Amino acid sequence: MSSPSPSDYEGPLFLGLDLSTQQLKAVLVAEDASVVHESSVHFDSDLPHYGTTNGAVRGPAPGEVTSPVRMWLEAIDLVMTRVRAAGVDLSAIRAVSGAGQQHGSVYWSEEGEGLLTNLDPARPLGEEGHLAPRAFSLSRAPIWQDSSNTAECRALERLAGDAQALADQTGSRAYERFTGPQIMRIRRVYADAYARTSRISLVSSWIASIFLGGVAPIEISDASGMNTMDVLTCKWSDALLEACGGPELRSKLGPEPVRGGTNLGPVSSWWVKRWGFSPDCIVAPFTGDNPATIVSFSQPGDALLSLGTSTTLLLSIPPSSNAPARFTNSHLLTHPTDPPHAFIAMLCYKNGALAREHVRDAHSDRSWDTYNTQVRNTPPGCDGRMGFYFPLPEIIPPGVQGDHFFSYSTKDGSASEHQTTQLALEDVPRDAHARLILESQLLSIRSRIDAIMPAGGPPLQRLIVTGGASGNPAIRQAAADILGLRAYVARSAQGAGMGGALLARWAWWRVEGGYTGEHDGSFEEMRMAYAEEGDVVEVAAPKKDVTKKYEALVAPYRACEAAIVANCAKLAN
Ligand SMILES: Nc1ncnc2c1ncn2[C@@H]1O[C@H](COP(=O)(O)OP(=O)(O)O)[C@@H](O)[C@H]1O
Ligand SMILES: O=C(CO)[C@@H](O)[C@H](O)COP(=O)(O)O
Repeated sequence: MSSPSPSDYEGPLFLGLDLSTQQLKAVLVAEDASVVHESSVHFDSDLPHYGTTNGAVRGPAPGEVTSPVRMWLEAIDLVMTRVRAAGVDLSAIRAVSGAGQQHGSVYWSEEGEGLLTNLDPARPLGEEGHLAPRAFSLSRAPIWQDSSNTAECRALERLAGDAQALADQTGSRAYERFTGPQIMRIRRVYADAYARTSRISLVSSWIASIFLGGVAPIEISDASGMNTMDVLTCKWSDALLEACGGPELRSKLGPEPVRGGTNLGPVSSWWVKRWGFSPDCIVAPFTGDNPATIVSFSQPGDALLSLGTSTTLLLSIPPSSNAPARFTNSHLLTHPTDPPHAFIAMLCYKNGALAREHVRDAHSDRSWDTYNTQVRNTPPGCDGRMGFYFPLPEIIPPGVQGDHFFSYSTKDGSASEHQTTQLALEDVPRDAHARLILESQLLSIRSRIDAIMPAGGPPLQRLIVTGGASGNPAIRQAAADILGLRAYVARSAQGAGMGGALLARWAWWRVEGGYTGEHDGSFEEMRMAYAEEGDVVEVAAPKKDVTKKYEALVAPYRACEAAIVANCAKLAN
């Protein structure tokens, strides 16, 4: 039986958008959360005239990584064209929400808000002169891969006391990609543009603004990726705002961060006139892509492994009377649907998909099929070798770069007695790299996961895998074996877009139900009202003996990682 066409659906629809690193994705769900349609726009291949590589532009300054704002505008035009061409009735959309890659920032010029309020229905968003370039004081938005501001990070930590004090207050020590230290550098390096900036949006609140026809407030969970919000009170810190952007930053960021599920107002008349949206369609706050992924399918006892451009490990921390510990190599984010008492613990790696592609292209004939065969034909543990691949400066451990190889031995499989020796590339068989990179990436998570587990919370039971690489069976099996958990995937690999659609439905459900108080009509109540259970299928089970073998590799892994950190530090000095 063929699946129904989107035009066959009757009843309310909810639109979730995910503006991530390499693509803009749209997910439409019906009231029962079934997926009606998915479309996407891939920046490099669909919009090649912007000259991006993997959605971004590197340089000109060392460490700078940006994306053209006009490319994102054109992507919105194109994704909507695709959604409509698929037969979706846009007038049936009752609410819009979504997600953006975290930390990236967009700088609105003084003219920007006026232009946004008066969009011309005869013109697409991305047309030259409609919004861009005049609406923006910087034509390219710094994104999460930018690492040009290490000096600013250290300065912010000094101001807070030290790295731990900043982590205690904001949930994270200062990271290059976090928006506060990014703004701090923009203010220093592009002082004129900063002075001409009237408002600053996160990628998430920027896309909400495009729907709203006015600059949207920043959502609290995404705000916890900025180093400027108190993660317990969910309020901006005046001292941190001032340190990052001077006394004017508070007004540039707008009001205090808002909670998800809030009705921000109807879509602007541009959406009604150009695309036939209902004038009653509401806009709800957009969040970060990782928090949105948590919204779409996490329950206590789940570890969520997002294999997008970045690799992120997410744990939902249920409300508890004690605030969870904050560490200086992981993040604590405010929970998008259950703040301020629930949280997300997160590990984030920059060298995720792009590093695996680097290995595939160098050693696997540029083919995922070859790569998967090599993974299957190489034994767990790679015959006593470890391989690390950091084409970009890494987040965990900070700043390491390049490819590094080691041999290791464990005495009787014991974790405490091991030896590691550095190897050259020539010492590593070509077919081993495909498994080597999976083992080092996943052992890094394995070696850190216990530290970020919530005290007294349920033990981990399931590994939910999402993002572009989650369809790869060899990667899913390696994740299940190394983390020792059964792996599951959801009905949509677009976890963040799906989470966005559910956030849209939540805001609409609250309006329909007459919930006006901040704490009335919770996300959980909505789920119960729809009698919904997470819809995931098991795709890999860990093999006990293999998991045991990997447990014994955590100690040699740590020794190799420490050697890389020391070598890279030596090279930097
Ligand atoms: N079959 C596959 N095996 C492994 N990785 C894959 C496969 N298909 C896609 N990917 C990876 O998925 C990545 C994109 O994931 P996606 O979640 O769409 O990224 P983002 O949300 O960051 O834009 C690509 O860079 C690619 O490496
Ligand atoms: O920086 C982070 C999280 O802190 C990244 O996870 C970005 O949010 C980008 O996400 P993807 O495009 O890889 O999904």
